[in-house]
Amino acid sequence: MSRATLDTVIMNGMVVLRGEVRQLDIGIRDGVIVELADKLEAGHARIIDAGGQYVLPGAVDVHVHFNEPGMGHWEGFATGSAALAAGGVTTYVDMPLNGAPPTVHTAALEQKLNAAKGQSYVDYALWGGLVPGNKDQLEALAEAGVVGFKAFLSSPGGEGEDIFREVDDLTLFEGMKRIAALGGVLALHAESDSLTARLAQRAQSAGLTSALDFAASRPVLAELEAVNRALFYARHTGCALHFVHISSEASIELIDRAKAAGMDVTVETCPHYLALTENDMQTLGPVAKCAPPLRNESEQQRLWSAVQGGRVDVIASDHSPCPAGMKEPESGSFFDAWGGISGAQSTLEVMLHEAHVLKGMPLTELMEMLSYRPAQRFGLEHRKGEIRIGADADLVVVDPKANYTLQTEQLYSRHKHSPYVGRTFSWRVAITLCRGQEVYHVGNGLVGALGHGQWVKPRKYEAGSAAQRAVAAESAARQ
Ligand SMILES: NC(=O)NC(NC(N)=O)C(=O)[O-]
Ligand SMILES: [Zn+2]
Ligand SMILES: [Zn+2]
Repeated sequence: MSRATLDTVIMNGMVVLRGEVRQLDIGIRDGVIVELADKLEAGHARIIDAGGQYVLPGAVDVHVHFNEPGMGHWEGFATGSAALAAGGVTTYVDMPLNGAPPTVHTAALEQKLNAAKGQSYVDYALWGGLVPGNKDQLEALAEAGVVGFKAFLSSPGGEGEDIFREVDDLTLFEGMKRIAALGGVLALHAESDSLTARLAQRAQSAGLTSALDFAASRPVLAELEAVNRALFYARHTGCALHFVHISSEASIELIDRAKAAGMDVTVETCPHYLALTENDMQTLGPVAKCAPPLRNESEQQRLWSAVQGGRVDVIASDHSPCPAGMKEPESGSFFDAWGGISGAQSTLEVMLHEAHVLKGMPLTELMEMLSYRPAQRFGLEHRKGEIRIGADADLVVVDPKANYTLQTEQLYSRHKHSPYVGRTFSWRVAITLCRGQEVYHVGNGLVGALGHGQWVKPRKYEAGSAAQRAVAAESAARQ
């Protein structure tokens, strides 16, 4: 191959591949990684010198709520994707709720796509929803290219007429049967509604409305019960499951047993369960409110042991912001504040600091959870999640000696609140490239074009693509 045809070369960086970290040059052409070598001739290509820095695969954040269409005053594709670009995320998957209409049928998916078009700095994929009454929509949503379906076992909250509802057991069971038949994945917010709703009611009527009262109303037991019930229906339907934002090691223990029994299950946790505790929820206030809630230190240590033991598949932000006023309810009750943490910009930097710098976790293991496994679980690994020849040139250059303290003014999200403001991180995103284009540079801010980001679909639904032809050829060959 003629090296003159490269359009960008990233030189001298320590490159995080799957299973090893090596100093390599990365050659990019037309947005794709075409060469990996000890030394490349750049010719006329643009050179990015990553000497003294690390080059990671762009993070794949499979859990964000960007609220458009309909609720763009909470968060939008432009501001949300800007935050992700600044945080080294090059692909995200937008949740089907907290927008109006929620993504529970193809007409809503069209609206979602129209809202996203031309408004994202980095690439994106979309979730569909499973709610009572929409099981006949699942097949069309899958064929349209959603990566999977999301359901809530407890009340999701939210406002407006188009509110996304939690599933009853029959919807869960029948929805799982459909999704299993489609070869899809069901993502679950796993907390028992009857436990959490009753405990919340009891606390509030006794006037117990502090951060710790809220945490006590959503105990680990409620998560365990919901995980257990979902696994029960999965056993009876063969449906693949992905448990989002799991907050306890005990839940992971149940999931481990299901995996050992051969079930197709994955588990996600979030940086906030690893970097913050319920004490932070008390001191920082509703900016650190989420459900399931932040846990105490001993729960957090057990969760860390699961992460370090390779028992967690995916780390995602669960970026779920709201207008500032909704974090400061007039009642003064912690229960009345919006539940959702705005952390999209910090996932990679929090994890590099906490897991790699402080706990010595190898970068290769960390990037499995932040890039490869999320891409692979949701059918995007033909293009995303890994630095290899033939993959999209989604890359993050990270400075390991930055030692910077996050300031409110550095946030790109629509509403400038984050529980990580004031924290010092040793590693910092220096440059983010999405398909070979620089979209963020630490010195110059957002340098990419709004609208550079494209919709990506799971490989099997990429119509007319070479990938789809390859899949067709493979299955023809098997017959
Ligand atoms: N309606 C929400 O966005 N909820 C989110 N809120 C959290 N996690 O506090 C979520 O993912 O459950
Ligand atoms: Zn949730
Ligand atoms: Zn969420």
